[in-house]
Amino acid sequence: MDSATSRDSFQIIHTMHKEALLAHRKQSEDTSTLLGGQSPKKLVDDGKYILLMTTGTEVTEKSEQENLQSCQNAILTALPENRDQPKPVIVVGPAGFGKTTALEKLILDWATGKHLQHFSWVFKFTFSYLNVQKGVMSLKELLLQTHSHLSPESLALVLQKPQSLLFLFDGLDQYKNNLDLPTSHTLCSDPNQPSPVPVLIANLVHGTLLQGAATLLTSRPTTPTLESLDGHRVELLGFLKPQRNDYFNSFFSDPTAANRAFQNMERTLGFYEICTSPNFCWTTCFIYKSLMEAGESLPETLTQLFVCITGHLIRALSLDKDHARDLMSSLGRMASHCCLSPHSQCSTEEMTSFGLQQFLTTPTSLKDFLHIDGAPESKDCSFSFHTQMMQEFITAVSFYLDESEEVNVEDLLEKHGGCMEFLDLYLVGLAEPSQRKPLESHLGMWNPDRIVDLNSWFRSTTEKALQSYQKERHLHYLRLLHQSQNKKLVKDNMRSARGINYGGLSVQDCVVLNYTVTCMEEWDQLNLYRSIDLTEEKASLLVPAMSLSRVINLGQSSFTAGALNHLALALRQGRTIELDMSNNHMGDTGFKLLCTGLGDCHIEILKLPVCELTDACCEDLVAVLTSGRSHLRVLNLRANALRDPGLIKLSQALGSPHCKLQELQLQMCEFTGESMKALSTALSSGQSQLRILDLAQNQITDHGVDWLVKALQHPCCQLQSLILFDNDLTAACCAGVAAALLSECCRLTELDLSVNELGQEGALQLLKALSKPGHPLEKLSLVRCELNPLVFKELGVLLSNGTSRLKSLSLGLNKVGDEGAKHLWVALGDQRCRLEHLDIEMIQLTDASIGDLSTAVSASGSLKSLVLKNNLLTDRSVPALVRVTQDSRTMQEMNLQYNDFSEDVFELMDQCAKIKY
Ligand SMILES: Nc1ncnc2c1ncn2[C@@H]1O[C@H](COP(=O)(O)OP(=O)(O)OP(=O)(O)O)[C@@H](O)[C@H]1O
Repeated sequence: MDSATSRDSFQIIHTMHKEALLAHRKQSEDTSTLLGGQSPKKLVDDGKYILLMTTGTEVTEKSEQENLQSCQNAILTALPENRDQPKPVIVVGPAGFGKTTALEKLILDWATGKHLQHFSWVFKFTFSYLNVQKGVMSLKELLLQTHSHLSPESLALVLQKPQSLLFLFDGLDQYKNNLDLPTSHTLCSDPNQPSPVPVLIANLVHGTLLQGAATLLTSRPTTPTLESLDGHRVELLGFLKPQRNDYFNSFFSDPTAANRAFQNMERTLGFYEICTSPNFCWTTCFIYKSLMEAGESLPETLTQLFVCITGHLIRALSLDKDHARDLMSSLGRMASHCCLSPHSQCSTEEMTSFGLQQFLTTPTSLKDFLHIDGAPESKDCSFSFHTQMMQEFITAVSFYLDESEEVNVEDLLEKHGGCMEFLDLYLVGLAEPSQRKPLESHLGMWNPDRIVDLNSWFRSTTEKALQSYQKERHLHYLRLLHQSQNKKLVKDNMRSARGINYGGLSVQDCVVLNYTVTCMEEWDQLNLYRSIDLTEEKASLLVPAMSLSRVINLGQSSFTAGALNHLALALRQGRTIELDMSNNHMGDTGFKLLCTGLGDCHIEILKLPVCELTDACCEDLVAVLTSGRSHLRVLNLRANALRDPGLIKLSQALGSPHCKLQELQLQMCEFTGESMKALSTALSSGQSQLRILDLAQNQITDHGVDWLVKALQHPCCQLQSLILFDNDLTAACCAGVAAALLSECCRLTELDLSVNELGQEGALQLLKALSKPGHPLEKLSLVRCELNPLVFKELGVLLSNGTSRLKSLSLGLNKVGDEGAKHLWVALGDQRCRLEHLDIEMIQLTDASIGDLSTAVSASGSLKSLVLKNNLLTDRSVPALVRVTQDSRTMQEMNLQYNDFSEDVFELMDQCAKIKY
């Protein structure tokens, strides 16, 4: 043959091959079953193929969604035209994930000229077909056997160009032989060389036979051979939500029905991983369609869905109740066996032992329940369940049908717990009369003793689980309660449940938690702390639960904008009075979204520390506070860079008659003295209800304090607590503060000037003012204010002058030593001293003070807590400290942490529960 003739005849055979593949598809029978799925060939030919998703090949910074690609693209990329040394491409996915269907689509696209045209020849085999090819033959013979349209001559031509060949092998998980690398004994490089079929396949896959030919295999991920097979893996993710939507739209011809079905599935089942299985989507759509056509309602739980599926299958068999019950019980025995055996399969003999022989004579009746591989009457035939879910469901049903007394629910779960994920879920669901009723009409009544057994087991285990701190266990029982769909049961159990942190829930658990809370009708604290991935979907599912909660904790969380919109909606329509949003990256844009809910809700306490807010958020905040509808009393904005412009804006709100703020936490907001004028004006306006103001760790300076003291002396200022910790203050501000303290109008009961360089001069001015009779100050903090013994002396005088109301005094980190402290001991021993809390951490106190200290503590009629942390006390002081603390009538806690104690005295200190060390 000259080369032109050879090219022509090659082309003719090539076209013939494509046509034969297409024709063969048309002739194949429709093998669709409810649980086994739709016939892949038919589905692809009908144009119903939905793109399957796989993970992208390149790992980038992009979100997971953006990093996905379709299975088709992944395969095309893995089979390029120029391949050096082709490795097998392995498409991996769990049962029903669309592997066979993807191959059918690939063949159709190739045969119709859409893709992979660099391959002139595509040959497909199933591993189950290869299993039964016994004896010895050459690859050429094997191909002739399966492709009858090819003649030996034309095939010889085809095999001359291995680069143009693509071999597809479906279902490695079913292969009974190995695919090990060929050894010198099993090497086969000639397509005409007769060898055992497993040897041919191994050589083909490893590239020793027809070097350069491409191979593509499909396999479930659980196949052991997969581990050792070196190839390019394409992992199927199945149908994510968008593909499910497409699938429902293609399944239902009526878009309204498609939408109704899709919404129902997403709401009631979409959170189960099984929904990513195209096969499960097919089954669900099929059942939904038949329910819709019969005018029945759609399932609300997984149990209800499987009740409908099983009911549908039993009805199709037209069995009477007794036979149907028999079938279910026998299938139950088979299910248990399959679950416990390593192969999940049964032989004909085993089927007989389960009592299924009567149903084997008409195998079509079992086809919908089981996957039957071979002729049922033959010894080689194997039977398995189409899906693991059905296998578990039938185990649960048969438990309730069983009349024997041998097994209880605990035994059943213990036996199958390791291999059945949903068994307890189905058992709980099926114990509910409303859920099991449709099946009872086909199978007869459930064994009542089994229901009593289940209920008592469920009651006791739920109580324990909900009382425990084990989050996963707690959530699992919420899932079971959700499956029961029994509101009373939920209420009875949740009343005594321990409040745990529900942060970081999956979508499924959001549904479940929401169900639980809505059953309770009101909820005290919804603790979602550390919800690091609160998506729009999750937040939307939680809206009803959030609305019913008095307190919501979303501290240390991160949300999408959509999630914040849902939170705002929940606040608007709900009863929440406290919201904690501490430590998240909400920023001004996020806060703006939140404000759409804050303006019109019941929130009284709002915690927003460390939320990356700036002065830009203050306009929104002011609008909320002055809206006339805000109930906000407490606002925490600590550690947000609001800066002076922010506080100036915020002050507008404080001066508004509508603003009800009583407590404002503004630590670390980067304020200087520049904003204090506006704040002072607001505080003196007569409108401000602010009682507590914390400005710690800003740079207000003496200049800023001058403005604040003006407000403190104003009759309209309501401030009772002022915290100016670490604000670059010096003695220069103390005259003003003293004047304020002396003013008749000053209402301060708490003043914190710690970590400012007041020194002796400043402190003495303050103490002078405080010695005014009847002064209301009860709590004073002068930690690390450069105080000296003289100041302590004056403090001692103040405490025992009979007019001071000081109850709490913090003087730590002033290096006054025993000399300074002795004035406090004298004062404490005086009956006129009302001090309840004294903190003298790190003042260089030594054992020399212990005598005076003990006398003072014994004599004091008021001291409740004494903090002596970080001093220089040694073991020598311990016996006296323990004795005096034990004997004191008033003392509740003596803090001795970080002194110079040895382990020798730990036991002694342990004798007194009031001592902390
Ligand atoms: N891309 C798809 N578009 C629409 N439906 C699909 C798709 N893929 C799979 N299906 C549905 O899922 C069913 C199961 O698919 P398929 O048989 O291809 O799965 P598989 O991964 O080969 O399963 P197994 O491991 O059990 O062999 C099909 O019968 C069909 O109903």
